[in-house]
Amino acid sequence: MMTTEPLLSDGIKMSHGDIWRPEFSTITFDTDGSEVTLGYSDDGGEQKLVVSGDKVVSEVYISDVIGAELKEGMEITIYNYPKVEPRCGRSDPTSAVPRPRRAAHVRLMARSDNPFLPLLVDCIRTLATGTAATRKFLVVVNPCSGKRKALMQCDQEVRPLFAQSNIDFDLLVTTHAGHATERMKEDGGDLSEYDGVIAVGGDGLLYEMMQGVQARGDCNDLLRRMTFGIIPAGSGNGLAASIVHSAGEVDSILANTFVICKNGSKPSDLSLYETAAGNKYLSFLSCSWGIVADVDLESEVLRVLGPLRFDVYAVWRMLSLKRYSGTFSYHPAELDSAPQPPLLDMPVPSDWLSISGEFLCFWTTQTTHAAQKMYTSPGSSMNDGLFHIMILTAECSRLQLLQSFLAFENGGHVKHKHVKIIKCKAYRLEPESDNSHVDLDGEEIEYGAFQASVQQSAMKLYY
Ligand SMILES: Nc1ncnc2c1ncn2[C@@H]1O[C@H](COP(=O)(O)OP(=O)(O)OP(=O)(O)O)[C@@H](O)[C@H]1O
Repeated sequence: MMTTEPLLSDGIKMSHGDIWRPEFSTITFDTDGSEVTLGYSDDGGEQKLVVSGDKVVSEVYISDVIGAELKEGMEITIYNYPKVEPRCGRSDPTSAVPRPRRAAHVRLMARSDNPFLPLLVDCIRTLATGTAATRKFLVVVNPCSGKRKALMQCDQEVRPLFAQSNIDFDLLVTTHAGHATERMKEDGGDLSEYDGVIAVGGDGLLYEMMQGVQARGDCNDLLRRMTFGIIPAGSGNGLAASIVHSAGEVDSILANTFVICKNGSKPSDLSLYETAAGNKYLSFLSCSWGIVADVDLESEVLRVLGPLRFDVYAVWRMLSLKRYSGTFSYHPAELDSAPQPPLLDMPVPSDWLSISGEFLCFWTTQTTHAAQKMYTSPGSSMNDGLFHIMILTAECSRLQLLQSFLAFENGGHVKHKHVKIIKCKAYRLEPESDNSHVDLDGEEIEYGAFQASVQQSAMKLYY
């Protein structure tokens, strides 16, 4: 029977289980002076490597491994990042609380030279990441993100894991705002050699990259071919938080880097924004107008505080509360009609719904988290094809507003009766007062009417 599965160099099938060769059990290793062998098991559906001697010495779960390496022809290192067990008692396997990972690499010294050693390393790499080949990335770092530590974090926390996972990369350190957009445009340099493009910074950096992609003639082809990743070195880090939430990991640079190393690529939604000024933008995260936009953009002056800048400024804006008037119209998620909005100067279709009046907060997200510790859309997933829009109208009191803000961290605000959550595939916002900002993925765009439509599963993300 013909197989379409990719093959390793000497004809070993890459499908899990079939890849492990009986010859590997003839290799004997040394750990702490005793003789052990390395076996493979997928009993119970959980793939693991079993280091065994007279008795079972240890087990390494493939789901925790990002790569393997052969040094000096004899020493194999398995790069293993298991989740930390709780301090007291055994872990509860039914617990939904994610646990952080830590390095617990396994080193095995072969007792004698063996021709199967390089093949064994390729096999572990393939089991762990789906490929034994070197992957090539473009890594874009914004040295001004967050507390300005992105470059150091990339060097100290990302680079070692990429090396362990057989990932080679070209580094672009941005020198100015807009640099990442320039690089992603067609005339910004070739991208064909890369398997993935990784942003090390905040959401604003990936947003800049997406605007470069949007400007390309081959935008859709590139989005279909390329997988994007993000390492949280910014202030908000909403996409990175949504990715680790979906993957059951704990917010950290290690977790996002681990997810990228594992090479799981999944479809994720984008949205296309059009403004009255005639500009188009690609967005992957959120759009806000009203108090949230003001807090995000005006707190820029407090950047030195890191993520704390949002809390400090939110308290100030609640004390000096503003109301924002405008009209919000949307294509409800349950409608069968096409969610494509008409031209911005045309009225919205008659089956769209509208809310006009004074608002405090208008905040739409396409991901679960708008920022770390801001679980704004608990009902959302990365590719549900929906905007999840949170509205607080001017009838909401200061206290109710404060209660909602305090509940963002655990998503409790969705149960507050003064918070309206609307799901839709397309919407239009027409601000009437000119006392706010329009904030798209954490970046300011021109103020005025705009509309948006979801582009379901339009990009691929590592998670
Ligand atoms: N070298 C640079 N110098 C100055 N600004 C830059 C440079 N590179 C990128 N930028 C700008 O920095 C801004 C913020 O970037 P980024 O999103 O990475 O960090 P952040 O704002 O701290 O995080 P978040 O967006 O998650 O809140 C973006 O608007 C981008 O245009």
